[in-house]
Amino acid sequence: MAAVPDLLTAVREQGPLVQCITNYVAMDLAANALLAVGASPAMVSDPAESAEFAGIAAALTVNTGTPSPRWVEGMQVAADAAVAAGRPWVLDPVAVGATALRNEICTDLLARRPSVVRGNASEVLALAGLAGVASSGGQGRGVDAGDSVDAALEAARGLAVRSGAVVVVTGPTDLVTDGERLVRITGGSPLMARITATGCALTAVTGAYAAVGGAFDGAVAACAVFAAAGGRAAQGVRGPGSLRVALLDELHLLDQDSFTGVEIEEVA
Ligand SMILES: Nc1ncnc2c1ncn2[C@@H]1O[C@H](COP(=O)(O)OP(=O)(O)OP(=O)(O)O)[C@@H](O)[C@H]1O
Ligand SMILES: Cc1ncsc1CCO
Ligand SMILES: [Mg+2]
Repeated sequence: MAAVPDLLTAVREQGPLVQCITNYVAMDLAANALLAVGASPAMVSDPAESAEFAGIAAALTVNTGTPSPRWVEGMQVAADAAVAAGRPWVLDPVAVGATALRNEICTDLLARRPSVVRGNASEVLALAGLAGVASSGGQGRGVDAGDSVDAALEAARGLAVRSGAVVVVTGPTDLVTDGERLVRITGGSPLMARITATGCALTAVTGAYAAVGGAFDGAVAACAVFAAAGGRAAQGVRGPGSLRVALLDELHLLDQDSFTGVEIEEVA
């Protein structure tokens, strides 16, 4: 496994261009998180240009948070173009399981072979169930998780095997699995869940790290970077408002020594 500090440096040196098709809520935080880690964001979603752009970008990230028909078409053609160009693409199936529309969109996108799927525990449980993996289906509350990360472990493994994607489950600890290997990343702060779109921003940053380090190592590094920055940012802030700002600062300031509070454990 590539060392996380090495990938931290590599992303800053290479500055990968990351195409984001994300929701209205997350656009700002996702773009700024990418800039803070040294990558370059571009929010390009319309189907008239999204496939063309996917051929230029180093990675694509697709987030179903606020779907509408034309955007979904933009996601589909961009995903196909990223696969055709051999570029990684990351799926964030926001609130899958909550409505029939989201289930339909996410089932379709999963069939377009994402390199990485990143969701909270409830989203991974729901998507695994839709993909035919034995799963409780999840207890999601809209976009927020209602299930523990460990409850989604076997579903994540099954989803990885079934889809061919690296699956990332985030929460108080994060899990990254390709169906065989399993890495657990512990760090961050509970306050991170009190800001909207931290998960969406992590998905965008996962695109940058996957472009530079590959799907598995890139996903581990992106989780570790958020765990380190989130934990450091939470020290001394008064609440979510200032954490949002401090998170961007800490993403920018991370260095080789910033990972001491983060546990990265290869479980299997
Ligand atoms: N209790 C916690 N302790 C430490 N870190 C946490 C905690 N909850 C969430 N995080 C971190 O916050 C980030 C977002 O994860 P989360 O699972 O909340 O995403 P999400 O539900 O998709 O969020 P959103 O939909 O609002 O973008 C990850 O880096 C995760 O590790
Ligand atoms: C709050 C919210 N609603 C739809 S997407 C989104 C951002 C977090 O997923
Ligand atoms: Mg989310």
